[in-house]
Amino acid sequence: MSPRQITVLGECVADAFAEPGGPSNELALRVLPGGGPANTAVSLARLGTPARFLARLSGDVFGRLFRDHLQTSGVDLSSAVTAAEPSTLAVAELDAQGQAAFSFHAQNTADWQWTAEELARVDLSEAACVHTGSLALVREPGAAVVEDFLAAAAPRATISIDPNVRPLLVHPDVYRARLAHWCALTDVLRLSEDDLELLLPGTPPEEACDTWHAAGARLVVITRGADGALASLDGERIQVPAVPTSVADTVGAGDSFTAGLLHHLGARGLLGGRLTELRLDDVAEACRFATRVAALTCSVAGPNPPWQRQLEQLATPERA
Ligand SMILES: Nc1ncnc2c1ncn2[C@@H]1O[C@H](COP(=O)(O)OP(=O)(O)OP(=O)(O)O)[C@@H](O)[C@H]1O
Ligand SMILES: O=C(O)C[C@@H](O)[C@H](O)C(=O)CO
Repeated sequence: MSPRQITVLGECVADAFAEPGGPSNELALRVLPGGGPANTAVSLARLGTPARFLARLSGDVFGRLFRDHLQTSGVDLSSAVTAAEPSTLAVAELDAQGQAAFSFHAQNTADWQWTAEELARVDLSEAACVHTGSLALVREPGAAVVEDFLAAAAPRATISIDPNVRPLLVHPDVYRARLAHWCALTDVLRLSEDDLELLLPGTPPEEACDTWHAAGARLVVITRGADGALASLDGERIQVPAVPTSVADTVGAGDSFTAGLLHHLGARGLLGGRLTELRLDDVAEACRFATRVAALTCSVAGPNPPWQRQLEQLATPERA
């Protein structure tokens, strides 16, 4: 049987949400385990995909929170590294639509400082897909090492990237400078409309897809919040509507969308290489499934709220 495991590489972030404070001038913060790649790994495991997470986990209080959260969610942490540096903290401010703006406390933190020695130990023989994105791809000294790791994984595994542009932390020029190289490495590029605007300001989504196809990305999915998603497979396109839901917040929506997409493709045996067998119908079905997963994430507050009790509503390919 072909491998089903998805290896996710990237950061855990302590997402801090302000809560109404007490009688004096104080601000209470409620800290939840987040971070784009960690959210994707958790959603994959909940959906039933064997999910391994390559993380650099601090020994501090947040690092222990991440470890507990990932393990109880069923994520395989056997290849995670214990790091001496502290964890990244992101303070989230939510607007009236439940969209978060993050300010980061990420100086010299653990999650993005990969060394070649750490990644050289990773066995990829069971991985159908390697997914990464966010800070691990743009913050040096780790980013170049991560790109080498993806290049080494590419001959056997499907490569998936979510740039998750964070302009307050890393200037969009850094993402722009690396994007063509990522497209040459990647099979699946999933990003939000906000990311698109930061990367290629004023560019229509269809034109952006064609630019990224020309650079090498086979499947590009641009998620558009409440408007759903545009998927483009080598230039053949489909629009998928979002699933209407009562939104608590949209934090982690894109991360769980990616998990739904990859889970669905993996369950159909479509991951494991350059996606040459993939057809637009498969993509449409996988995106429809992904919008259902993302809607569950939006319907409860936090980066990856526990929605597994609603799993039966999703009718995953194995269960259908
Ligand atoms: N208001 C909403 N109602 C229903 N579904 C939504 C809503 N907002 C987001 N979604 C779902 O989540 C998916 C991803 O949303 P979005 O494009 O906002 O991602 P994102 O900004 O990358 O999220 P993240 O905060 O994880 O980075 C959408 O394609 C849609 O399916
Ligand atoms: O919106 C997200 O992707 C989820 C957060 O959990 C995460 O910490 C983040 O991406 C902050 O940049």
